[in-house]
Amino acid sequence: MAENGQAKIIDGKKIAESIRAEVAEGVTALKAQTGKVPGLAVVIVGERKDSQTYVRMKRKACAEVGIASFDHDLPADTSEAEVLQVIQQLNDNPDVHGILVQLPLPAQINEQNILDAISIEKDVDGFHPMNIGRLCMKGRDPLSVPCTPKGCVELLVRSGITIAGKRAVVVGRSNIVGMPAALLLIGMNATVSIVHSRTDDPKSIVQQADIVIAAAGRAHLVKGDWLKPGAAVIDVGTNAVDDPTKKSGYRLVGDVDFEEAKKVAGHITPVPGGVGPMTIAMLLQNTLDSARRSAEAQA
Ligand SMILES: Nc1nc2c(c(=O)[nH]1)N[C@@H](CN(C=O)c1ccc(C(=O)N[C@@H](CCC(=O)O)C(=O)O)cc1)CN2
Repeated sequence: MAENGQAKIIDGKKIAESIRAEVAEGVTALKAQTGKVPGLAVVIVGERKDSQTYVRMKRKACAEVGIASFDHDLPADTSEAEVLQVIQQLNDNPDVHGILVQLPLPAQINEQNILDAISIEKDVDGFHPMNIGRLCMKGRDPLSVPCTPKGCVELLVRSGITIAGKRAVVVGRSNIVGMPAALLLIGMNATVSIVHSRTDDPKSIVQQADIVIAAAGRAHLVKGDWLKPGAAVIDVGTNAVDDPTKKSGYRLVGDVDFEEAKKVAGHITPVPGGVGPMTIAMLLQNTLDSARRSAEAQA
């Protein structure tokens, strides 16, 4: 626990801003060397409000750092074959270095078929089975690492928190956060456990953790008494709960009970303003890295 009995707040917004500034410098340098700018295609199917917000944020972030955006906004009743056709065009377009299909997709579209169709070189979300497979293997680096887990680790590293040799517990086992976060931490020499909806007594396992990544998608699941004093707590949850005092009628809360946890933890991320902004910063970084690889291959 911090000396004053309050955890140090990890400011994800500020850390993400400095990463975005680094990416902007990288884009300028690449343009000066090759005359090319990185290009990111963002594909969205349907009108889900939250997805539209995230896509808008991604496109704005691209514009701010000089990444060219290729927009594909498809109606909710688009067929799987039509989405696959768009992906094929983007795979073949040399100005596109990253392809992102916003998840979740409407029910008529098989998510796995779509993610498998994205060229591994352009898979800046890091969701292609080949990239995930490489993440599992010693000495086989993925071309891109999934943005949210990569952002969680970056928050730990940039906050001076040691990972090697520490006990980490990941709460949740989703393909896009929990599972890759656990793989990343193992690759950085942490001792990792995953707890999930079928785990018997998750509290007693989380209590052993020096590092907790909470990614279960359940508001305030992790209470203060689940935590080891001094633990570093990274909260991935963005759960909307009713709040009549807000104009929107809701507010976002994490998977961790922040008010309780901050009295026990050593470091903690807020929601909003923690992991969320890092997801987008990592996407920009992955896109720049992909464009650099493409320029090297052509040199
Ligand atoms: N293809 C993908 N789909 C989805 C991903 C992903 O990484 N790739 N992740 C999530 C959603 N997501 C990005 O797409 C995302 C979520 C949250 C934020 C964010 O900055 N949140 C802010 C709050 C924003 C608000 O007020 O609504 C915060 O936490 O501070 C960015 C991106 C699912 N789909």
